[in-house]
Amino acid sequence: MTERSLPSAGDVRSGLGSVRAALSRNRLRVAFVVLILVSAAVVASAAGEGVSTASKADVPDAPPTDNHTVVTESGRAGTITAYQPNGEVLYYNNSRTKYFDADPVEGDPLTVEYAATDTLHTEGPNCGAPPCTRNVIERADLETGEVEVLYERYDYKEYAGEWHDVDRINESHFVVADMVADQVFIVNTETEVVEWLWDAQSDFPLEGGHSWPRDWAHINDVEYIEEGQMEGRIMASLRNQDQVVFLDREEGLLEDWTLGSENEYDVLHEQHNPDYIPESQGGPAVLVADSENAQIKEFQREDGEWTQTWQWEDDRIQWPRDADRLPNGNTLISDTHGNRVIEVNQSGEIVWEVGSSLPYEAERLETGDESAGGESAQSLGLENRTAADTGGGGGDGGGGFGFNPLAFLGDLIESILPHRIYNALLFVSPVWMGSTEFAAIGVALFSGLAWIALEIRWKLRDAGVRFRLPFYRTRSE
Ligand SMILES: O=[N+]([O-])c1ccc(OS(=O)(=O)O)cc1
Repeated sequence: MTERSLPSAGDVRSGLGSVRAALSRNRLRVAFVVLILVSAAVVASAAGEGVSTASKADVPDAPPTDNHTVVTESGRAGTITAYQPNGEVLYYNNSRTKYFDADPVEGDPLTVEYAATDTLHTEGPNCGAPPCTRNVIERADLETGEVEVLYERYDYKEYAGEWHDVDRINESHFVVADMVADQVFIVNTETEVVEWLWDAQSDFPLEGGHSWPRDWAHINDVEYIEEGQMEGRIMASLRNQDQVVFLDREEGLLEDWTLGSENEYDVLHEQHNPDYIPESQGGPAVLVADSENAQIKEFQREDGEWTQTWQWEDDRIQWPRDADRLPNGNTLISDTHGNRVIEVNQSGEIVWEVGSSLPYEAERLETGDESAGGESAQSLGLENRTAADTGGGGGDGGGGFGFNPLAFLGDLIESILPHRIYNALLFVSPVWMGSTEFAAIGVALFSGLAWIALEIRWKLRDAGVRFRLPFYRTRSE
């Protein structure tokens, strides 16, 4: 029989220390599990929500309204959807890779013409080095479903290789926003002869915009002006130069008319879909989706200058890419990362709304092309609406009765990241991802990594491995 000595005070102290250490380690482990589970629950519940337009069966019905509505999408799903006035889907097509700007055909309101794109992934005579692009001007009869290609061109690249907008000039001619070559051209679609062309390089330096030739000017909109003092001129949107320009077919760029200036983000920041409102409707004015500023804006031409006369935003709008003034004074907005198309009335209230994964453009049919029948904000006397007017300064972290730390963190991430980075992140994420879900994923990742690091440290410490900083102070210091 061996004689066992009583534990010393030191033994007791170190024993208590290990119990305390084990307890605090377990407490930390529980905290990490809770953080990861809560974050996973937030992401999982969001994943069950979110609108999808990937198939006709998924497309949500719209509320009733007086006329038909067409919505196009480009992104993960390329779709064109037409809603009947009763809100049911009349027409749906997702056979092209991407659908961009759509316009009604004059005299035939249930037929639309649009720019669309196919991405070619296979090497062949039409694509020497995949991926390539086939750009088409196409016409669809929404009642019969008949689709006809009016003009097409193969292009050598996919990234910024599309035509986002074309505009019919007459029976045989279209003006095309050629993003591939950073040009605007007029083509006779019967003879396929290009009869006029403006090259953005003639007037803008290659040092501006994004990188050339990858995606320099990003000309994403073009409009042939049909009446008033600018009749016969062409308006074009150079997204990457933050400018809307006016082109004369003889004189070229009309510099005095340019709206916006590169990197002057107070005016425009990577805009989409400007609509020209002529004098007969209270213009000259330009209604435009100021995309990276998350606002819809209107500018009035006064004394040879552009003055901002209207602005609309709410606390959800994110990367809008289209706004049309309707004949009743309402404005139809495609809110891409708000995942909706909305109609706001003259008081700024939302009076119609339909969900859409990543809407590019919306047209209310039987009301003319884009803002054709709409009056300017100035002549309607529209008042500005800001996010503060709609119950918050954006995001959902600070509002409501309870404090939601993930939503708060999400808002913080959103406010710190540059708009372009945040919007690019949203563009490549599933539709249901928002700032709260980004924050939840961040918290889960951070907790997981911190937990792994601590477990490694604890294991090494238990094995007697201690880390010492490469410098230490001696007692005499
Ligand atoms: O779907 N695309 O390929 C696509 C969509 C949007 C986009 O950017 S935008 O600013 O022109 O809308 C560019 C390419």
